[in-house]
Amino acid sequence: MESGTISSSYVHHVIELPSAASNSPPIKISCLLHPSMIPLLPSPTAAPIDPDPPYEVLSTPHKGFGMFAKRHIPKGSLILVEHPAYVLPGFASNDLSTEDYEQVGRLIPSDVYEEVAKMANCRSKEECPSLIEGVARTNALTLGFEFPPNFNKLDPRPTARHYGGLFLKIGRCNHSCGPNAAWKWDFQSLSSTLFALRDMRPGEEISHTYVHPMQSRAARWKKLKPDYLFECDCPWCTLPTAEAQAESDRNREYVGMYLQTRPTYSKWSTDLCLPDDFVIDSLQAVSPIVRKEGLDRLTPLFMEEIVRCLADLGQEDEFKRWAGETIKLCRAGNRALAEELEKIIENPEKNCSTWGRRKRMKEELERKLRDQYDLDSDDDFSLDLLQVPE
Ligand SMILES: C[S@@+](CC[C@H](N)C(=O)[O-])C[C@H]1O[C@@H](n2cnc3c(N)ncnc32)[C@H](O)[C@@H]1O
Repeated sequence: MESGTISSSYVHHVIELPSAASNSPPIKISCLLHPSMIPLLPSPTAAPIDPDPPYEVLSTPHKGFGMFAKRHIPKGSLILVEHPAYVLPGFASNDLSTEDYEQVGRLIPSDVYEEVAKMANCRSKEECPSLIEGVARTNALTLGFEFPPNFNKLDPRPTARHYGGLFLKIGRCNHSCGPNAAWKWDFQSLSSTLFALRDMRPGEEISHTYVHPMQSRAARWKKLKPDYLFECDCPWCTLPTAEAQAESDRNREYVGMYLQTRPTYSKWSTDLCLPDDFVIDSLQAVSPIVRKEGLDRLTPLFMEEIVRCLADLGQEDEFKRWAGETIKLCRAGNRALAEELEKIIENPEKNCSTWGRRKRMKEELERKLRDQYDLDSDDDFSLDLLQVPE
C-alpha cells in the first residue's frame, strides 16, 4: 500500500487487493481518505472475474451507453460484483484542488485509467478541470467506510463521512425511477454488487435509480437535471395524462409516508393486543402500489417482515412458502438473510429462536390474566378480547 499526504486533511492511498485465484487478478484502488481511516481498512482478496456475465454494454439512441440483459435474468440474482477504480471524499466539502484529483488519477493503473477516461462525464472543463472529478460527479456511488471512535473530533465537518467510488461497470447503468436493479456496497470486501429486483427479459435495459424514488417527479427532476444533465423519460416520468402523473406522485408520497409510519414486525412482536396478521395484512395491502410504481427495492424488506411474523406465529407451511420466495429475492442483495432463512427452513423449531413465540407469549399472558381475575379454565375468556378493533 502506498500513501502520500496532500494539502487538505486527506491522504492519497492505494489499496491493493491480492488475487485469490487465476480468474481474480490483483486490484489497485486509488483513494483519497482521511488518514485515520487507513488502519481500519479491511484486507479482502479481489473478486473473481465472471467469464460469462449476464449483461452487455451497448450504445443507446439518446442516453450514451447503457447496460442490457444478455439473457433472462431472474429477480434476486447477481448481475455483477465490482471493486471501485477510485474513491474520493464527498463532493459537498469542495476542499479538493485539481491537483488532488489529478494525483488520484496518476495512482490508477494505466489500463484502468484508459477505461475511466471513456466513462460518461457530464461536467464541463470549466466546472471540473480534472477528468477524475467530472467522471466521479457523473458516475460515483456512495460508499460507507469505518471511522475511528473519535472521528467527529478529528474531522467535525458534516460531510466528513461521505465518500464516493467510481465503478467502471455499474457506472454504465442508466437511471430509471422504477429500476429493475439495485446496487449494494459491502465494506468488508470493498466491492459493490448489482442485483436484479425483477425478472428481466433478454435485451431489457438494466437500470438503477440515481434519486430517492419516493419523491414526486418534479422533485426527482430537480436533482437529475442539474446533477446528471438529462430529463428522465422512464415510464413513471412519461405517463400519458396529468392525472396519471399526479396519481403516481401521490402513490410515491404515500409509500414514503407508509415506510415511516407502518406497523413493523419488531413492534408487533411484543404487542399482543395487535391482531396476528396485522403486519402481514398491512404489507400485503400496500404491495400493489409498490409494484405499480416500480419500487421493487422495497419488496425484500417487506418479505423479510412477513417471514419473521410467520416464524413468530409458528405457521410452518406459510413460513416455508414465503421464506423460499424471500431467499430467491435476497440471494445476491442480502446473502446473510438468505442463509439465515435456509437454515430455519431445515428445522424451524431448532434454528429459529422466535419460532412460535407469539403463541407462547399469548398463553403465558392468558394464564396470568386468569390468575389475576380469578377465572376458571372453563370461563369464556380469550386474549383476543383485548385486541384493538380493525
Ligand atoms: C452514470 S452515467 C450512465 C451511463 C452513461 N449513459 C454512459 O454512457 O456511460 C450517467 C449519465 O448517463 C445518462 N443517463 C443516465 N440515465 C439516463 C436516462 N434515464 N435518460 C437519459 N440519459 C441518461 C446521462 O447523460 C447521465 O449523466
